[in-house]
Amino acid sequence: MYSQRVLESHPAGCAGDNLLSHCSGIESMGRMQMELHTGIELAVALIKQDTLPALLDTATRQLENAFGLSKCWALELDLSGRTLHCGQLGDASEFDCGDFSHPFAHVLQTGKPRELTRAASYRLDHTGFQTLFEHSDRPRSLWLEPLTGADGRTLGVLALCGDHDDWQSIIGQPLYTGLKQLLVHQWISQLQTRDQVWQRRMLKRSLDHLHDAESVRQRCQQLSHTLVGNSEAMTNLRAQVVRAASSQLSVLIQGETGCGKDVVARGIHDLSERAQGPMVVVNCAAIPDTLLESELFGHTKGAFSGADQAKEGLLAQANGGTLFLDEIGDMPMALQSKLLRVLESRQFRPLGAREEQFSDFRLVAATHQPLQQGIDDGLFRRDLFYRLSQFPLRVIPLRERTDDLEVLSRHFIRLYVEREGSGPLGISSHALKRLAGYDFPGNVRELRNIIELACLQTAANGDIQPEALRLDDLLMDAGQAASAVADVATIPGIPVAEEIRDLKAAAQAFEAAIIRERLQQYRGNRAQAAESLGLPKRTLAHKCLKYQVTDV
Ligand SMILES: Nc1ncnc2c1ncn2[C@@H]1O[C@H](COP(=O)(O)OP(=O)(O)OP(=O)(O)O)[C@@H](O)[C@H]1O
Repeated sequence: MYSQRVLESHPAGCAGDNLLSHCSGIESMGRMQMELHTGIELAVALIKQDTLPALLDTATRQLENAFGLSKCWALELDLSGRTLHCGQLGDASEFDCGDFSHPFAHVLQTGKPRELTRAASYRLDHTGFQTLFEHSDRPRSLWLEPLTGADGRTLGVLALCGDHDDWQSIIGQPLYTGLKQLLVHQWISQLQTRDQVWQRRMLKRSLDHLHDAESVRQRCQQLSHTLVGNSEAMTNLRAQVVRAASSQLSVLIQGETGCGKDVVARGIHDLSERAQGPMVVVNCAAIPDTLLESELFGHTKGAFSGADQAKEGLLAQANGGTLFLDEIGDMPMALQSKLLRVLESRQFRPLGAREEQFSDFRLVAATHQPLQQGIDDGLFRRDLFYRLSQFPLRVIPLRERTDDLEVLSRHFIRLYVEREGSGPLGISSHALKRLAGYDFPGNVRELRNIIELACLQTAANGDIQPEALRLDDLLMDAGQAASAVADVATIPGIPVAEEIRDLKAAAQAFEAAIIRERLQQYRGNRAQAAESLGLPKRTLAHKCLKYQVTDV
């Protein structure tokens, strides 16, 4: 205890009055020096603390030792000013300042110190206070004092616990007031440091946020050169593509045919950290079921009849890059299970091989088919669907974002001029109006075809006019159509013109009948049938699925 330590250090045995007064002079000087030394030691220890909890801990231990207290607590008022916290009390460390069942609320409200006797303490029905009382060895008395900074800011409450009758003999001592002042000063400086740290952290967070937002904005801007469109839907889609590109999640792109799923997949690859790696595109609808597995997994020499060379699969080729599985809805069920296994481990075994191989690819898949329907019909694995659609993206049809028509049209005119060396300057507002009234079943691909055909029919340096837009009849004019109808009139399944009541259904029946007939003609060879009809293989495959034309 500090006072005892001071007394114990007095020089012993002074005799006679003079001597006595001399002795007492020396004694008081010694005591002053001792007090000063002790005070400086304590002050240095307080100043050294660099966190608020360490400061409060050191200060309360100093007060306990210096004044022989059974316990000293420093309760901190939180930022809201509603709760006092006592770090050393564990679970019972919070005191609601509006709850007058403990005495700290009263001290804070009045801003004045008060004494609390043991008997009064026993009567208080507050769990937190009783825990504090218990941890203080149930003292005879508590001295509760609010601590306030020079600016009037309330910091908290200091609670001194001991068996003292007269608290004034302690709180009146210069050492006590000095320590308390220093504690308050250091407390405020810790709060200021904490505020500054917090402000710096907030500033850094805002700057990081701004930086992220700026980098997303720049990437969206970059993407807008290939994934063109001003509509809100397209702006949102670009932001999603940028997000998807920065992750490693599997992406499933859904949307009608021709709406830009390939463009989206390419954007994801180009903006990802795999951009320098390969992008391997597999059209599941264009590769016959029997070949798809060996194309994907590869095979060893002699793995099956006709495999006279070992072949690296597309999965292996996609190592370090992106594997784009287009028309995933057309993947046969047996292969779906194998793909699921590959997606879980990135391990696969080429046909005929003994060893497994590993390929680090990122998967992007696309489909124009409603996969949910495929799942319900038992044609698509639900677990694969979830595995593919970790980051789902939907490209909405062009007819639902007519705001994009102008910018897309100008984009395709520019591409035409770049390719052909000359062409129209732009497109007239009347022509744009005409486009807006059309519903583009073939989406952006159809718009591109319409614009390119219109470019051909527009004088260089002129603007595309409505007459140059061949909507609906892009593939054949009336004369050609009539002769085509005459040619196919003998094909079974073609509706008789006079009996047609539903033009769309009739047109579909017409298409289906021609495809069926052409497939028969080429003995089921889809590539030849597609070529003879001027269609890409995949388009023919889509139409076969759509019209349920089975191979002959
Ligand atoms: N937003 C766009 N900006 C620029 N070009 C686009 C856009 N969307 C589509 N295109 C163009 O339209 C054509 C068809 O696009 P794409 O092949 O990406 O469609 P898709 O949805 O993948 O079609 P499918 O279902 O038949 O595979 C392409 O020439 C493509 O470049």
